[in-house]
Amino acid sequence: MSQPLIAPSLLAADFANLQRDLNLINRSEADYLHFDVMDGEFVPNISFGFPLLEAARTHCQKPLDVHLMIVQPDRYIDAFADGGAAIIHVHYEACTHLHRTLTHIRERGCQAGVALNPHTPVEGLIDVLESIDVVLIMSVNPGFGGQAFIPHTLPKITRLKQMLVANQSAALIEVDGGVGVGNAAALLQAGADILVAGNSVFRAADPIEAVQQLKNSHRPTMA
Ligand SMILES: O=C(CO)[C@H](O)[C@H](O)COP(=O)(O)O
Repeated sequence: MSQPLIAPSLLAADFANLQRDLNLINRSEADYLHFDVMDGEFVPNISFGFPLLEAARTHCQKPLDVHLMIVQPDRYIDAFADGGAAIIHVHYEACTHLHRTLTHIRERGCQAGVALNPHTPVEGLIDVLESIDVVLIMSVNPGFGGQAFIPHTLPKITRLKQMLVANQSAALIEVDGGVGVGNAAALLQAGADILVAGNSVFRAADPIEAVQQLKNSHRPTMA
């Protein structure tokens, strides 16, 4: 089990103290800043968009991991690529022409991610594996931070890992929702590479230490 990549989710930050919270992430061992875009249609919530992306790009030194929880995401891929996204995730459930969408993301110089809702089987990705850089397994129903991890997503990660290995895919597995030190080791054991953590980082007494603990969660616990 290698050290995971950690992506604190901006959704859980204190927006009244945004620069402070982004500075904490800059000083931490985080690998990405996870940026959740919700449109009130694909998910029953509205989060934030381009003005905050500009603020994140200006004040955050970590690569931006953009998760589009929106219908017809093709309309905004160029804008998020121009806005500095390193990874752009679209939802499998929101894409009619997924191969075309993923190809477009790569053409724009970003890594192509596909997010799967908890009910969506990983097997649906089999024919687009070559176009995917990251699979984002939603371990809560998307739309809100602070929800409880849905247990059946753990064997789903194992199944995805087996499918990637069997097909010689180098795609990474990212897990999002209800992730913290309590389940990080199990997620990594199942095959996760990137852990998204909102409340468990930004609402921790020491967010920098919380990121460090997630980073170290691959190590066996000493008795
Ligand atoms: O995509 C999301 C919600 O749709 C968030 O990234 C996710 O919920 C992270 O928050 P937390 O770690 O607090 O569960």
